[in-house]
Amino acid sequence: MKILNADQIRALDQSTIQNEPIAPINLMERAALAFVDWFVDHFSDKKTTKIFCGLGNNGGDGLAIARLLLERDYPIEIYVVRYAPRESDDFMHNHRRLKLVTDSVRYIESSDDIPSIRHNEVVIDAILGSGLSRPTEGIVKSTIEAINRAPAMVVAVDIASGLYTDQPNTSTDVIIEPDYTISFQLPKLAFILPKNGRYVGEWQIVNIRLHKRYIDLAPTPYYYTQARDARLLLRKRDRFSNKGSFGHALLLVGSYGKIGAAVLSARACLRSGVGLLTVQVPACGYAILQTAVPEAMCLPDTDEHYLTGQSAVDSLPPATFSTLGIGPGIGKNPGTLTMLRNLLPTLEKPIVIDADALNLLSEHRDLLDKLPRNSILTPHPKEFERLTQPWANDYQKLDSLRDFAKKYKVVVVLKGAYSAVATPDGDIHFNSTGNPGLSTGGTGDVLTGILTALLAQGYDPIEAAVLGVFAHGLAGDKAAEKRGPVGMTASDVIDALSWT
Ligand SMILES: NC(=O)C1=CN([C@@H]2O[C@H](COP(=O)(O)OP(=O)(O)OC[C@H]3O[C@@H](n4cnc5c(N)ncnc54)[C@H](OP(=O)(O)O)[C@@H]3O)[C@@H](O)[C@H]2O)[C@@H](O)CC1
Ligand SMILES: [K+]
Repeated sequence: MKILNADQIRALDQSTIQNEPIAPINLMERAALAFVDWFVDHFSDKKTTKIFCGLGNNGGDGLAIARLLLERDYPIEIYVVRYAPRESDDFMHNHRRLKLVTDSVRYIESSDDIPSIRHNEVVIDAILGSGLSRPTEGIVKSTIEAINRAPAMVVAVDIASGLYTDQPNTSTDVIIEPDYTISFQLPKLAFILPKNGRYVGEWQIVNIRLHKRYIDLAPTPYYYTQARDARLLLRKRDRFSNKGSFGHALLLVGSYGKIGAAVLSARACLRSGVGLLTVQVPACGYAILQTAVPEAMCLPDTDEHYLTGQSAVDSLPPATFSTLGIGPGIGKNPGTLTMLRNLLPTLEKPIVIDADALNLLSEHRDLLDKLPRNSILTPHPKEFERLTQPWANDYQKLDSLRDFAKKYKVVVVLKGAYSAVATPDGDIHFNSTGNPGLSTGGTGDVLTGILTALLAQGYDPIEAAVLGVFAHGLAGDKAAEKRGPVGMTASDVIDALSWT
């Protein structure tokens, strides 16, 4: 699913009006109805609902929502925040329609007009929407502050008033802090960014049938991966396939004290469809790995505690494997750095790089130029910061991510809520699955195993990253259903992996 910017959203509105065709006021009615359908479902107990409207089309939506809720016998109070002398045409139209059914529209012009809001009430925020062009001030700001202080549930129409759709707010901006945001048709970039969490709450998209062809043709670097997108990427297996059809992966993982990372990545790799798996671990991990993961072949390194790339038994050169995954639990021993230094120039096919392998890259930046093209890097934000530089806000972080992926021609998976997959072409795919339970040791090792398996099977690296991150988050969601986000472990995530 695409994420469009504020200008494109405005153009999409116009394109729908011209091409469907539909009168602007009817499109607003459709949006209001979609909001009300959601609202009636979630707030069926008909508490007193205070609707705060601005003077633009977001306010127009609010007035239409008020009329539709009145028709459904909700106890409604309507407040129009009069911050400017002019209203939009569709606001005016809905104002006239509302006046036909109620004469209790109240106006907020000074702080004295702001009503008190009680804890058992619901607030609908329709003051400002995607047309926000400057920070809130004056009576708009005071009204937002009063709503934020109130103990009531708050539902934002389309986007919280005061929050920009696709550019950074400053730390002094006054913005609605909703419990829910109900947005029209497409997610907004602002919803996905960590710093905006309290200005978004739980968000949901409602379909208002905006012009599909416009959306299909609109250029954007931002995508949001949902189940249907991931399903399209998943390959079917041929009945006549054999284990040779799904590649032979090599995992270079583990060090003394961190053989668990090797076990987790190996088990996840096997659960993600790899044909054959060889795992190279320091000698101290040999018996553990052979016992814990009997499906994998094991190459003990000559070093007892760290990977050096030398094996005591006959082994294939790394370049002959379909792909390799390197990093989980390896540490930063000088011997391991030498292994990485010797290894990278011999490789031509994309590989997966995680954890301390990333930290070695950030400490020895000349290695970045040696990465095989289209390799997948999986940093969490701190690791990514070490690879680049600190950012002032989430938008700068996205720019940094895009620049890095383009410069080194790699796919970067920035892990976190809505993990972002940046491609060498400059696109960013945000993931929709996952939960805070995934912030626990070992889940990153699981992701490395998954991505290595997908590359071994011949998936294109961008598709592997988008699909793998989605499947990892989905497994996390299933594990959380069973154990709760507090009780789940990385092993539960592996057990919950499914590829259907
Ligand atoms: N897109 C779609 O498909 C659909 C969209 N719909 C709805 O339309 C909404 C967008 O409507 P909108 O464009 O009228 O913008 P909105 O935010 O209501 O008001 C803009 C006005 O506020 C002003 N203003 C700006 N900042 C301000 C500030 N800080 N303090 C005070 N004023 C400020 C601004 O002034 P200006 O920048 O022009 O000087 C302008 O006059 C969208 O969120 C959704 O709810 C649905 O109805 C149908 C389908
Ligand atoms: K709003």
